[in-house]
Amino acid sequence: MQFLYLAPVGLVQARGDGEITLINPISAQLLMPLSRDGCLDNLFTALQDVAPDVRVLCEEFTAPRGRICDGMHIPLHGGGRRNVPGILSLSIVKLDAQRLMAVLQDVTLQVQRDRQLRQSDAWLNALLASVADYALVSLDSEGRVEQWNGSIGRVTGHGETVVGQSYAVFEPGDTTTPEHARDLLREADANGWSLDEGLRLRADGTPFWASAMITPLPERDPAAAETDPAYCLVLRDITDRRDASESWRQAVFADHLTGVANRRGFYHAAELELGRATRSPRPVALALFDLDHLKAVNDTHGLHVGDAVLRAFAQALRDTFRAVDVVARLGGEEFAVLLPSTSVPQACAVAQRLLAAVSALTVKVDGVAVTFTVSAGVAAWDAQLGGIDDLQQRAGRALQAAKAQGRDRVVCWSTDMIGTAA
Ligand SMILES: Nc1nc2c(ncn2[C@@H]2O[C@H](COP(=O)(O)OP(=O)(O)OP(=O)(O)O)[C@@H](O)[C@H]2O)c(=O)[nH]1
Repeated sequence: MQFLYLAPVGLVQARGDGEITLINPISAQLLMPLSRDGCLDNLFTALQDVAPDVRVLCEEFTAPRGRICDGMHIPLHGGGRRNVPGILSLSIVKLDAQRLMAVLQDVTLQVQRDRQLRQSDAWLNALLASVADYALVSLDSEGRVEQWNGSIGRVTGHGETVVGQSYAVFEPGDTTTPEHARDLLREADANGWSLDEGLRLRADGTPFWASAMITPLPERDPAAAETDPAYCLVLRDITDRRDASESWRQAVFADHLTGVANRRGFYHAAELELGRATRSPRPVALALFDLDHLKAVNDTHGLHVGDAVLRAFAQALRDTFRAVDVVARLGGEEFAVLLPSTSVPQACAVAQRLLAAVSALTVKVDGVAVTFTVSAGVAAWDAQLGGIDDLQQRAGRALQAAKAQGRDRVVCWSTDMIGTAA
């Protein structure tokens, strides 16, 4: 009896002919506006105007007991306005030959929400089906693709196998690091969005230039599962637009002789990378390179041969380092490579590989064949260092040591170099 009163839904016990024997307050509240004469003594009579078939359903139910109807939606005339039920849900169970139990619930809001959800779903599907050059990708909290849809297939050519993989699956392997992929998620958390432009690969290996915008989903439940959708990635093919912006970028940030980044481009990229490494610590290494005896090449064969040597060296750098590394000519015959997410031993190993590649090179210009060597200094960034200038000073001291030790070698910065002039 107490249960009947405390139940969070409307409960009505009635006889087989609908006569009400027990009713709780919620039922009375829901049924009273339907009653013609203000009496609530019969369930079928109360529902006569809005659900006349309930009486028929019950009369035709011949089994000794069982469920007569389950969650039947009854639209109410004039309902749905503020605080007035618009849709009732009715379930009736026959308990025995003499007793029916009816459960009544106001489901107006729930039905409205379901409708809105279905509407949003339909709009989203229409959008996904019609956008040609956008891929809309939902990512989980770790940046893994949460669901596949047609727009992903259209823009990237990838199928459902991308589900569960990091969104970096759309990027060529050497253009990113796991830390960088995470950085963009953290940036989106902090600023509300993050934007990254760069090369992407379709499933068939063809490259395209893309802008990738990541936004965190609003009102995310902090207790949500790791695999729940947490971010939206909009990947857009901007290959056409890129040509214009790239020529501007080249003019400002590229070295005209070699095509690698210039000093300005290097400092711009380095400050960004060191900022990221400060916010979420990871190793960063700097390698400085200086060609050996370029003056002698110039003096012996002419400046144009020296230029060809510089160009060949820049190409060797591009061939050896990853696309995610920042390769730059700082000026004259000095080059720098900033290596994100790389330790000093790893950076030294790549620098050694570069020196080996250079020693196998012969530059041929106007019948002149020149070989050359290069010296390198490598240092690691750490949070105690002020910035790129301090890091450059360390790598510079190591480079000086390489020159002093006879050139054509890689030297790593060590604490005993502190205090020596760079
Ligand atoms: N061809 C050419 N030469 C350049 C360019 N920029 C700087 N140089 C030359 O690079 C040479 C650098 O000379 P040094 O600093 O004495 O160095 P080095 O002869 O390479 O000898 P070490 O560095 O001590 O091994 C100078 O002759 C510069 O003129 C350039 O853009 N093109």
